[in-house]
Amino acid sequence: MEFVILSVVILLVAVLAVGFYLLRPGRGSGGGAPTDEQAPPSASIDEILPGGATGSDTLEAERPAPPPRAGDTVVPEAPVETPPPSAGRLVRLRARLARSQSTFGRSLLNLLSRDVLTDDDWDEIEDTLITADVGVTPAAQIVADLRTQVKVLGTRDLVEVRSMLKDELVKQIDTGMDRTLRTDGGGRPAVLMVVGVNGTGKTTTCGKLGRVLVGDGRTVVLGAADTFRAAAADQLETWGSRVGASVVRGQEGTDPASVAFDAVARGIADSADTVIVDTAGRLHTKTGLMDELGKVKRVIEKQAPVDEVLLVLDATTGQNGLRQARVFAEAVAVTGIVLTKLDGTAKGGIVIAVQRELGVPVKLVGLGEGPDDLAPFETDAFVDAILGDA
Ligand SMILES: Nc1nc2c(ncn2[C@@H]2O[C@H](COP(=O)(O)OP(=O)(O)OP(=O)(O)O)[C@@H](O)[C@H]2O)c(=O)[nH]1
Repeated sequence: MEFVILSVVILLVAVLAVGFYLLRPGRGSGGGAPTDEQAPPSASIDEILPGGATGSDTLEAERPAPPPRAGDTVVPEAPVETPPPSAGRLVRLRARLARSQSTFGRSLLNLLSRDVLTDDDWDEIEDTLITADVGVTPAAQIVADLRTQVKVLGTRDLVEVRSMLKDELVKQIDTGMDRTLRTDGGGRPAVLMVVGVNGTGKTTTCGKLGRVLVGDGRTVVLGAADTFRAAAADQLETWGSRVGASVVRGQEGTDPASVAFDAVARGIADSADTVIVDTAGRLHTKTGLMDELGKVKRVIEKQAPVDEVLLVLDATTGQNGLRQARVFAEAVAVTGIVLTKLDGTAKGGIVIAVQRELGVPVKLVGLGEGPDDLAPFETDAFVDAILGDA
């Protein structure tokens, strides 16, 4: 009996040992690669990883991205915003010109509505225009024209005065200059260079302009050629990522011309509609830095013409802004002016003075720090905003 029990136990142990050997994980035939029969069916991987991704794809995606190198395009992170189109923005932002309206438009309307206008009143009108940065010569012209019209009109009500003043300001601002922003290169990316002194709002303008163009249905590459200030490139990256625009940047201190070159090359490779190149802020009194701007432009032009050189001027800086404008225009052919910070000044008359000084139109105006506070300049809407409702 004992012999039978012992035999059954030995048999059971032997069966278990063979079973364990056969079922142990990783056993292959002859120790080589697994056979088709033993390999897990690929359909189950597809089911586990949506979109049919493989396991290695997943591992790849989970690996942290390497830091960007010079000239790398930074791929924007989702979700991207859809900015509003640019049409009619100045009308929507008219309230931002409130300070200009109260100190400039309203004072002029009140003065001109007086029943009798003495020489002192006319002097006060001229002073109001000059204080609003219209410039001495245009102010004298406006006063001469208004004097004639007041004589012809005789008694006048507020509506007539407003219409008279509006016509006069529109005449001074709209001198037949083309304000169209050249953002269509006709089969190649249009290239826009943004220049100006420190802190006028160049980087902010590049970002806002990128949004304007994306909102109008264009594809945009931003070039961070302000390589003096690392924060400027970071700033631009943030602007770009919000609207899905690629940003090309270099290491701090890289030759700005080479970053500008790379940005345009990227725009061509990606068939982008527009490349916007931000440049470092530079004092107009530093000759070397001003010469550098010419170099950046020449290097870009090895690949594509520069369609616009936009000079960014801080509207609050008055006569100093005009001096800057003169020097920049000598260094590089400025094709358009961006007047920023018009929301914070009573000196809306700078529009007249700067256009007259450079013979170049104001194409865009900055009316706040918000992302969509940049508007294409429209004379009618601007003058209406300054004068307020009659
Ligand atoms: N209120 C107001 N602030 C503005 C406007 N445009 C720009 N700014 C502000 O101006 C400051 C300077 O703007 P940036 O874009 O950094 O100026 P930048 O010219 O690139 O400066 P640098 O690179 O140092 O030359 C920021 O605080 C902007 O938010 C505007 O239209 N209105």
